[in-house]
Order: sequence, then structure tokens, then C-alpha cells
Amino acid sequence: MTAITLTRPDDWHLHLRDGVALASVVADTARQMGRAIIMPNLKPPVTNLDQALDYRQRILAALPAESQFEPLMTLYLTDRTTSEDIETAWGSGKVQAVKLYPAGATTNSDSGVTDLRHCEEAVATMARLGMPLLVHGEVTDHEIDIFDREAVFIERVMKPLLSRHPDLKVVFEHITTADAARFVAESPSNIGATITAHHLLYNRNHMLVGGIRPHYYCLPILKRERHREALIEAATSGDKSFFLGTDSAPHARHDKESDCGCAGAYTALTAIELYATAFEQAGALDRLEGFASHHGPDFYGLPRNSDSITLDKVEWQVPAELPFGEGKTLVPLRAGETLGWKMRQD
Ligand SMILES: NC(=O)N[C@@H](CC(=O)O)C(=O)O
Ligand SMILES: [Zn+2]
Ligand SMILES: [Zn+2]
Repeated sequence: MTAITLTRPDDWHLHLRDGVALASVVADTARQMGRAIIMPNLKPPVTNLDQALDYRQRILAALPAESQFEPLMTLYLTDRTTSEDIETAWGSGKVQAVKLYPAGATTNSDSGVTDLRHCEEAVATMARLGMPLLVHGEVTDHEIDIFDREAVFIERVMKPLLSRHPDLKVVFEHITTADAARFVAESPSNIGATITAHHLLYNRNHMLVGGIRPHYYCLPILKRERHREALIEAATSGDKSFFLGTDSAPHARHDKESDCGCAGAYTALTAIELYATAFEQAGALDRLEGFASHHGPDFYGLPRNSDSITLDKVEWQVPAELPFGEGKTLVPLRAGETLGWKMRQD
């Protein structure tokens, strides 16, 4: 096969940041994706409709002229989010979901939820409206090993949440374990999951063998090979519960290459090519379109994109670094390495 054409994909989990960082990265996503679910973990976080609408305007203003890209906004759930906040946001038609960050779990999650039981009313309202809860599924208990935090989250938080709210739409974001893949596959259709390209392509050896590679450090952390294999199986299974979410999370080079480096991988530049590489390695390129372009809108109850993109099977080199505003640079995943697929430019 020398080229593949698919319905234009969407990114159901994306960090665009703000200001000059936003201006540096947004075109990379807008070139490939029709829409993206925009994560609200700014400083301060996006916690109400007004903030979400303002942020949406800043994203639209940063887009290249003629871009049709549509940002789908989210609210950041806090212990103080009210039912009214939820209803107002949902009623606008511009806010598609609410994001749960357990307090302290990841980048900019200090205002996150300390105990989901503080959010019972807001969550019940979401269940009633059919508004999805997007979950960073890791416990933050210091006694739990970082490699076990997702699996423990399923038992301690996810299962009790779903037994209290069986109809709640939930997206288990950026799943990284066989445990999460099995949990989602066995759950009813109101439970979905996003899977990143980097978790499909890499295991923890890639990050830690032969030297520590900070650009592979993201949360949830890369796991052992058997988990990567389970993610590949889930993504290529045709199960509509699994869909594309890059979790592209830009941090300046100096913040990653540091004695306390930030978590997050920048994949937006080559997102669809990275997924194509993973699906091709698994002999499942025919399943890419469902995962990348159909399952996500179907889960969210939105129309699929009506245009398409084409990927050519050609080798090209990923740039070593990208501008990131004010003299800063950004290192994309696979910087300086070769990719075997390239999205055709219109
Ligand atoms: N994935 C990451 O490692 N980092 C994300 C936050 C997140 O999605 O957990 C970020 O905002 O940098
Ligand atoms: Zn996360
Ligand atoms: Zn994320």
C-alpha cells in the first residue's frame, strides 16, 4: 500500500496551552484534525462557561486563516463545581465535557478534586444531561507505586463512581494498562477510552534503558510491554469504545530536560502518522479509520467529519525542535527520527 485515505480524524484529548505557546502549536493540530477536545488545565484552570468561551475565542484567534478546525471545550471539575455551572456550560452548546483531575495527579492539577464525593451533585447533573466526564484515571496516594496508580484507580474510584451513576458517560482518558483496556471493553457502551500514539508505540524500556529520556516521560507513565500489547489489541479490535486522543502536551525543552522534568509528550505535529505507524506494525491499518475518525464522534453523539485526509507511505525526518515562543523551543516526539507515513498537504 502506498497511500491511505480516511475520514478526517478528531483528537479527543488535547492540550493547547495559552498565549505564545498556544500560538506555536495550534496549527499542527488544525492541519490534521477536524475537532479536538481541549483540556482545561491552564493556570488558573478553566472552571466555568465564561472562561471556556474566552479560551475558545483565543484558540480561534490563533488559528491560521481559513482553518475549519473546531475546538470542543471542557470544564475543569473542582470540589466547588455546582450543578448550575454544569447546566449553564452544557446549555451553551460549546462545552462538550467536564474533566476530572484527581488533585495533584498531573501537570496543573492542584485545583483538582480531592474527593469525588464532593462532586456528587455536579456528577448527577452530568449523568442526567448526558454530558461526558473525562477522567485522568490515576490515584494520587503516596503509598501507591506510580506504575500501579491506574489499576488501583479502577477499583478505588472508577467502579464506585459507576455504581453510584451507572448511566454517566465516562471517558477513561489516555489508558496505559491491560487492566484499563479490559475494564473498558467489558463495560457498557457509556464507558469509552482514549489511547495515545505514544502508549501504542512505546513501553517503559524506551524511556529508561541506555539513559533516561525525558521526552518519553508523560503521565500516566509508560508501562511494561505486555500493557502496550493490550493497548494495541484494544485500539485495533474494532471495539467502538476506543478512540484517538493524543494527549499531546507541549512543555518547553528546558522544562523537560531538567532535574525535575515536566510530564507530557508533544505529538500533535505527527499525530496521525504516529498512529498509522502503530496500526501498520500491528497489521491493522484497515482499523485506523474507525479508531481515528468514527468511534469518537459516535461516542460524543456528534457527526463524523465529512472531508478526508490522505497519508502517503514516504520516509521523512521529524524536525529536531520547533519554536515555542519567546526564545523557547519544543521537542516533538521522535525528533530527528524517520517516520514512514506523511499526511499529504492540500
Ligand atoms: N499527560 C501528561 O503527561 N501531561 C499533561 C497532563 C495530563 O494529561 O495528565 C499536561 O498537561 O502536560
Ligand atoms: Zn491526564
Ligand atoms: Zn492530557
